[in-house]
Amino acid sequence: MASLSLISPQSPCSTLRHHLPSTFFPNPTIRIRQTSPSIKAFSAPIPSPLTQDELKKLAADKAVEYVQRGMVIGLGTCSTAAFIVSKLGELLSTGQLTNIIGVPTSKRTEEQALSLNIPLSTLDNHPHIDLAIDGADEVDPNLDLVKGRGGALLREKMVKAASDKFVVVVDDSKLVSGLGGFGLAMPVEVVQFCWKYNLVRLQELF
Ligand SMILES: O=C[C@H](O)[C@H](O)[C@H](O)COP(=O)(O)O
Repeated sequence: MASLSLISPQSPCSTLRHHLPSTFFPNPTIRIRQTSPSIKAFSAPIPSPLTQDELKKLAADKAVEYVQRGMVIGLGTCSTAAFIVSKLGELLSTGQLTNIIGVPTSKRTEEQALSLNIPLSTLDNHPHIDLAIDGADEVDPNLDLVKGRGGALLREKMVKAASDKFVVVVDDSKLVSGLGGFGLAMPVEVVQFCWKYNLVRLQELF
């Protein structure tokens, strides 16, 4: 069964933290919160205020520490995932990492990975993924997620489902006290097959 880990750098300038219970990422140092046998949350202290991109990069670099030689890696989509792919490219180019294969979840990620000479494959050719790393749009205190606002939901879910381990990388702008907390539309991806049937089922939810 896949496990999920969540990595989040703490920013002292967060505007969301006051919505969260004090037990949610309360750490002065890196700790692991074991919420279930398979779900962990990590939070890294930040010495000074950083930009959101700097926070994303910090968390992405930490997540990439999970990657080991010989692994098949699910590569997420969007801005945080771009930092992950960038770090993987850097480690490969300097020889600090060898013999990995990436399975991208979007054309964007595929193009970035190819530009960094990261060997790529697909689920057809590599149906078993050792580790998938991706960002998220919202994370609640139970580590439930909203994903897909970057438009790659279906592929991300397929890659995640094929992965032994799923590492979610978020900066603290993604933390919410309850899913939907940002008041934005919930991503739903509908395949063409019987889309009207699915449209009705979705309408019935409201
Ligand atoms: O479809 C996109 C993915 O679910 C992204 O992981 C999510 O939208 C977060 O994107 P970003 O890292 O740009 O905040």
